[in-house]
Amino acid sequence: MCLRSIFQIASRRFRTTLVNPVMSSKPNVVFVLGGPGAGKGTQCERIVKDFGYIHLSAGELLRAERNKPNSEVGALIEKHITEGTIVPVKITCGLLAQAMVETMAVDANKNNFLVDGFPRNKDNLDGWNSEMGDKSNVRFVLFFDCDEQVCMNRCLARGQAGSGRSDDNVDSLKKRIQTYHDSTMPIIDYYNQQKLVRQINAGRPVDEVCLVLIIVLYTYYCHFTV
Ligand SMILES: Nc1ncnc2c1ncn2[C@@H]1O[C@H](COP(=O)(O)OP(=O)(O)OP(=O)(O)O)[C@@H](O)[C@H]1O
Ligand SMILES: Nc1ccn([C@@H]2O[C@H](COP(=O)(O)O)[C@@H](O)[C@H]2O)c(=O)n1
Repeated sequence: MCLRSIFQIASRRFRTTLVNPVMSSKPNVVFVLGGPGAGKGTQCERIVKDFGYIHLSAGELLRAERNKPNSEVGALIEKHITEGTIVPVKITCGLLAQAMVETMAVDANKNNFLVDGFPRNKDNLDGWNSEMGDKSNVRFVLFFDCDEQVCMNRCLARGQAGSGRSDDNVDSLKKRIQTYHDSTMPIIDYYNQQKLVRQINAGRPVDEVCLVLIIVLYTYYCHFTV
């Protein structure tokens, strides 16, 4: 059976389990974490397509805010992006919350979110818990585990292919990887202690990572139907 067929069968079944047993007026959130270039965005887009999730990338939301000509926080965001440091949570959580509210205002059934690249440090985690803790259901955390050099090479290739990102260069990447080790790994450890982490070997080719991801998601949601 080809990968596409497995996708289709799993996604049909998955949509049912996702919509019914996890039904809630609050947004259901799956956090997606991993190093820069681990493939979070690539895999989220696939899941969106096949399983009807809404993908919110914290990095993308920050870049969009930075690009607004009149943004009061644009310069601050750009400084953090090039330095590989983390933007204050008030800004990031505000953008995420706004995106969720706007999505659910259009269609209340669109309440399953993949929140990619968040929470990235303790400030992110504390800010989310105080602002969104009661207003959302964090279901679990997808952890894309990928070798540092592989991550670095992927981001450099992305930059060379014309990503236009001001942080797809060696200097920024070294800082981003440092931030990942110092600030994001402790957050993954925190969720791991709560048995909320689903770890995926993200060093494999895109289709293979995707297949493992589907199995992980499917296994999780099957718990709600048995
Ligand atoms: N499994 C894979 N194998 C090879 N290349 C990949 C794989 N997954 C993603 N890529 C490529 O690596 C680059 C980074 O992928 P992607 O943007 O999905 O990573 P990310 O984790 O979202 O990165 P960031 O945190 O920097 O935004 C892209 O050019 C993408 O096409
Ligand atoms: N929670 C976050 C997420 C991202 N940033 C900043 O954006 C940069 C790019 O993020 P990607 O997820 O697209 O790689 C990141 O290096 C941070 O500077 C943030 O501050 N907080």
